[in-house]
Amino acid sequence: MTPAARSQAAVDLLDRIITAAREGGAAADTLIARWFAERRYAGSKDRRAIRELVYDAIRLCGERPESGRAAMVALARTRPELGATFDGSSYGPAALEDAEPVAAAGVLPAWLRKRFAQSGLGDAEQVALLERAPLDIRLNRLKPDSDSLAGALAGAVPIAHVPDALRLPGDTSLERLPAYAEGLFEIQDAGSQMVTAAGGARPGMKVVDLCAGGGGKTLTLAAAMANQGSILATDIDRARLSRLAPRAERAGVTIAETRLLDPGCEGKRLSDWHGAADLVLIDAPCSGTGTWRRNPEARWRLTDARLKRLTQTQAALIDIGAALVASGGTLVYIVCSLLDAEGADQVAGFLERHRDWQAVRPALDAGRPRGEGVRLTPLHDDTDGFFVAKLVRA
Ligand SMILES: C[S@@+](CC[C@H](N)C(=O)[O-])C[C@H]1O[C@@H](n2cnc3c(N)ncnc32)[C@H](O)[C@@H]1O
Repeated sequence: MTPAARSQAAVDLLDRIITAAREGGAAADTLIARWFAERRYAGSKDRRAIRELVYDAIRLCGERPESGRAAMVALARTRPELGATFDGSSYGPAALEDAEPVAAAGVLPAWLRKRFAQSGLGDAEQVALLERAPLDIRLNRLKPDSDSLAGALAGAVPIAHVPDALRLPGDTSLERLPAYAEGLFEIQDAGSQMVTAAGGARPGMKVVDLCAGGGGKTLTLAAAMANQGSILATDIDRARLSRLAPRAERAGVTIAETRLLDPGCEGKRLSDWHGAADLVLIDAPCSGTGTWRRNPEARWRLTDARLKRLTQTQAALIDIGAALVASGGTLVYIVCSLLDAEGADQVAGFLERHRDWQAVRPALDAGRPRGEGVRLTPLHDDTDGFFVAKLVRA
């Protein structure tokens, strides 16, 4: 493809990504993969170049742009060589015009700036949310051969304070490796590994992973428990939860059982677990502000109303989870968001509602105290952003 055709491809893709962000459609990565699947003529160099253009444009624009062209014009204004590809050639974008719409450059949508500042996140923290994320894996200790991976994966380096983590060059292709099929490792951010470890899961425990999704944290818990004890992994999303069983099989996890919940009736469906769990982990649905490095277009999706709905769900989920905890047991609350409304304020609200509970600050070798919990940020910890709090019945 010519450079001009690549620019036009980026414009088309950005149009789809903007529409999906406005209408709650698929994530940018999914849309890009679909687009290329329909265009086999695009070679690997074209794909890489187009993908980079698309993500550079997404990172540049804090507000959702009005069109893909407006986003690419903004990018072209910062790069003369890109501007030159707007040449009106066949398959290329029309020539630039002085008066045409240009998306505004910025980090955050305007409505979120105050909330970030109130959550103690200054300019440097915000900018770091848009940098490229590293590629981390978790060695699966349930498989003895996982030890050999540190030497076998080119460029793999250990990550301080995260015993099972390795960091790899970003372009490493992992899912086709035999070691992946054999379950020797999982792709998992080091921060996600740390906040899961904060729960202190041990062999023999009875654990509930209340918002298990596809089971990323369920598998981490099972490894920490040396496959001894039991884990009930629940979620309201059938498609996500259905991914857990094959992943568990690949990872050699035998102690996890899944249960699909109905929104609004979670407590009823879990009545047999009331007061029975040694540990309840709630990896709550959230705005995902801590993972914007991986999907920067997510900041075009978030709205005040959506954030409000999420905080209501989070508050309900902590109460549902607390009812499952046995006397002397622990509740761990996690969000991959940096906003206090979803982290520190949720825990403060819970402690207001439940005077017989106490927060115990998780002992992490990273992060900084925030409210009653600990917060990891991309700038400070070089991980995805997380808030984690540990709650025990007093
Ligand atoms: C952050 S994701 C979980 C990711 C997962 N723990 C992992 O490590 O891969 C949040 C999950 O909460 C689920 N969820 C949303 N509302 C829920 C509810 N009321 N009860 C249980 N799960 C819920 C979502 O479907 C989503 O899978």
